[in-house]
Amino acid sequence: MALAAPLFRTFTYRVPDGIAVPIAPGTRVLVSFRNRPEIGICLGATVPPDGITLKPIQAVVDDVPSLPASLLHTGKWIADWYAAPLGLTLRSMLPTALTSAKAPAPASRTQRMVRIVMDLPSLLQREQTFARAKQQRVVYDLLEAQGGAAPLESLRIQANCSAGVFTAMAKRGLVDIRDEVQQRDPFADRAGTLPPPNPSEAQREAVRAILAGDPGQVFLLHGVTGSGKTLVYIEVLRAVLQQRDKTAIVLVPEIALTSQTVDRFRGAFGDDVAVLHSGLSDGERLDAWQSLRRGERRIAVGARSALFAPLERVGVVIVDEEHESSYKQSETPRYHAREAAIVRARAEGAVVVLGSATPSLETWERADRGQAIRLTLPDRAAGAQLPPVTVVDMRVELKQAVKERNPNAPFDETLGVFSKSLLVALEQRLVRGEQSLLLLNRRGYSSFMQCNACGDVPVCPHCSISLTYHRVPEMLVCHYCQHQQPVPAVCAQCSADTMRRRGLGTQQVERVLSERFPEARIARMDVDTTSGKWAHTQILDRVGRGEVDILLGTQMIAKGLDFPNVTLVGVVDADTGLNLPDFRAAERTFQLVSQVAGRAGRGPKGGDVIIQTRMPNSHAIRHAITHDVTGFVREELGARRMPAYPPFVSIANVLVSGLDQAATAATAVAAASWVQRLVERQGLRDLVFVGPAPCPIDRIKDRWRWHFLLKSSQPKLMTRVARYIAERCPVPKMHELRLTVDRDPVSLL
Ligand SMILES: Nc1ncnc2c1ncn2[C@@H]1O[C@H](COP(=O)(O)OP(=O)(O)OP(=O)(O)O)[C@@H](O)[C@H]1O
Ligand SMILES: [Zn+2]
Ligand SMILES: [Zn+2]
Repeated sequence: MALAAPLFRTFTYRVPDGIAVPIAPGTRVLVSFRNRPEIGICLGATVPPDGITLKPIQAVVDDVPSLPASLLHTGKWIADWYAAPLGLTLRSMLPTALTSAKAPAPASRTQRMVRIVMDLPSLLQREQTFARAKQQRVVYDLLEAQGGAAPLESLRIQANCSAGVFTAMAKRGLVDIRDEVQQRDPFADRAGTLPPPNPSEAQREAVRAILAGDPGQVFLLHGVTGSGKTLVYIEVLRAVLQQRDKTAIVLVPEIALTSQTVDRFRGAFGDDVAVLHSGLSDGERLDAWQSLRRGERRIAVGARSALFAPLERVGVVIVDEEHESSYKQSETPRYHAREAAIVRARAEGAVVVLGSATPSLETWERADRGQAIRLTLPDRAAGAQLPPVTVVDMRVELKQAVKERNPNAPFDETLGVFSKSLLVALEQRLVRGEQSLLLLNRRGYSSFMQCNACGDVPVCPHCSISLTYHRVPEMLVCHYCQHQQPVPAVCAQCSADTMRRRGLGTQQVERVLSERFPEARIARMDVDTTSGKWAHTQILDRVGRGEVDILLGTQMIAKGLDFPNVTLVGVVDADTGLNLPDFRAAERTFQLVSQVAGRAGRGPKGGDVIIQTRMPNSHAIRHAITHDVTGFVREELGARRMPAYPPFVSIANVLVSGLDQAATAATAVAAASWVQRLVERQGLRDLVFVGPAPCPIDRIKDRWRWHFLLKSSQPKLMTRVARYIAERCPVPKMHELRLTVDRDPVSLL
């Protein structure tokens, strides 16, 4: 059986008399582990080793397995592929309330519900029925006004009557009284949006193809922004549920940011949808889980972990915005929900739909190799056009601004935040009562250097990666090969003394904006303004109601928003992500810029996009301007061959962290040579080794971080080696030193 301990092994227990055998795999059992009660997951029967007295199982907790076969299969795959302990993996697939032996699971709240079971349509019938029962009449009318069903307690208070009135009504067969599980889903209060329009021919064709897919078939639904992918999902779901009587899973990057999409599913399928979001309490999560398990709801919509919805007979798994990096879990088990979705779908015999306007290179490659069928929606829905994109070269813009500024004033960091054309465009929108989105994806980590005159960014001479600015000691450092160089006083390219640390944030932009447009209603959406549970949704709802003129935000505002009155999208600085020391920097930038640009002009008024950049010639920007995914992918795939990066090789990032800087470095170096020896001893030629080096973000939460990379073109070999390292690589028990293996990392920072 698997226990939720961070151990790469399973445990054998005896089934005592009185407990029926065999216990189905996936069933929860109560055992004593290290003298404490623990919940274990039964994996199956095994031959007990000789001469060892086995401890007995104390109780079987489930009637039916909490983890049905397909989920158990998925869990085993995750543990194997991502080198994670099986027990931890299986535990993470279940609601917390089901895996804790200590705290009793929160009893799902039940409440006494009263329901009308006898209709009294005519006034005359009512007069007769309630002639000598005035209070019953009051209750009946109240009930009817509330849709025919209401909680007993609230009715009693409203009618100001005794509980006996209800009993009498039930005896007469007027109402039915029973305890019902109270759903605590806060999403239930949100209205679904209107039934969607009729699908276009292109949408119908995609639906047909998906429904004709063999079990386990993967589809890439590549539809440009605003092409109506949601309607394709809805039509597929309708067929899967209604014609085939099956169930479905829909993954979205983040519920809070995709409330519009979720509202559409609820609009189409109502209470068949269980929305699994991070705002749920343990009890609410359990309710949702149980309603899926009992088959009361047949569609699970949620982020990553909705993949583990306890549904049976799954007919389709949809992964919306499949390129999103939030699908990768950042702690053990570090699975990618897209990949795990494919594994589960195969086990279920379901088809998989990976939808995006900007597919990941992995998925694109998968289609190129014939492992996924590519479906394309080339045009926007309802005759809308992709918006024209204008690029403003901020180097030129800045030169102009410098020329015009007062030479005696101190250097103004906000100088050149907005180009003239962006200001004019914003002004126009305010005058016309239209809305604007402004993207500035400035996150809080170490800056890079850039020449303000020519746009040059110092890059490592040994890697195609920008150098990171370090303050103490003041140096430019490459985080891949440890190359270091002094901070240049003048630009290596053009010799101007205009080297600057870049670091403009959303708050600063908000200030500049409000000084410039004092009458505008500005909303800012970034990590700082969205700490509350529903903060994202509240901001987006305000935009939807037209209460916001300019929405300024980080990448949060780029995800799937569909507001027809947004006629301008401005990217304040497209370069923020381009110079990160990460091989995915260009891909991320392309996706982000294309996605945010795609928020403009979705309604009949059309729209414009203005992109400010100092690197107008980078392929990420060039292809985003022309909405050219194919062109971008072709160029980017070329860059991933030498040196080899995914999707051409499988990589694993081995991270060593600890509280002491020197010990962390020493452990990383020792771990690396341990792996190196393993590679040599076993003659593993198809395993390339890079590092060790400090991580680009070399300290997080007091922990120092070092890493090295493994690359291989053989996934199976990578699985074996990754697991061996995670399980066996020695790490001294001091300074909280820790080693983790991150297979298929989405970030190397
Ligand atoms: N067949 C149709 N007829 C009319 N309007 C449609 C049709 N299909 C979709 N729409 C509308 O087009 C808009 C865009 O659809 P949707 O939000 O699903 O696009 P999307 O493909 O998910 O785009 P993105 O990738 O940018 O999020 C929505 O307002 C939707 O209601
Ligand atoms: Zn320069
Ligand atoms: Zn380097």
